[in-house]
Amino acid sequence: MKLQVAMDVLTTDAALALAAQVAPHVDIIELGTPLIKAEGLRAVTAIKAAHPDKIVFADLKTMDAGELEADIAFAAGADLVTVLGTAGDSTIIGAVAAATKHGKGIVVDLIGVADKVTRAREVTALGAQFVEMHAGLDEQAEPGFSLAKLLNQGETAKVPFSLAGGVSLATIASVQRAGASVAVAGGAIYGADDPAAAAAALRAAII
Ligand SMILES: O=C([C@H](O)CO)[C@H](O)[C@H](O)COP(=O)(O)O
Repeated sequence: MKLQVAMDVLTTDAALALAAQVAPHVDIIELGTPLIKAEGLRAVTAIKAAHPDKIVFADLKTMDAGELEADIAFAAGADLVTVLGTAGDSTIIGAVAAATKHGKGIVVDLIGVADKVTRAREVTALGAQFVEMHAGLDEQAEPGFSLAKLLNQGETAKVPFSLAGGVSLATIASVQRAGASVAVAGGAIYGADDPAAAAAALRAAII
């Protein structure tokens, strides 16, 4: 299982500093949606230039103009780009076409999708490299949130998936047991007093 750091910081400088701390311990460096909205795709270019050996993940959460938005992100240096699972099939197909042109990949984020299992199988057939079983920050803050349902959906779908939703040292083993290809950790890393140590501990918990 790969480890992905989700950088939900708001400046390119903060992202470069965080990436420098945690890069030795992660496989994928994600530029979070707020970062890309705040700084633009130049942040993707800066991170890729600083870490050419890492998979750079641009969390665009594209909902329309799939081919256009994915194309400009790949041109900026992204290796993986997200499209929302709530988007139409044509948007996903267009993004996959851009990925094929660049030799890169599309990840379909299932945030907000009610039937994640069915949609995961549909978008995998459309060419998604993997799907993200995802509970966003707002969903995590809702009373009674639990990772259990998301883990079960990932296990049931039987397609390649990452899992994101407040993953921490307490839950990463269950993410691996569920069969995830990638564990995504944002707040557990960037919110830690020592992000490097937090990333190293998460890496060590992957067996
Ligand atoms: O995609 C994300 C969210 O929508 C805010 O951008 C997060 O990067 C993702 O949820 C991972 O972060 P944590 O949930 O803090 O681990």
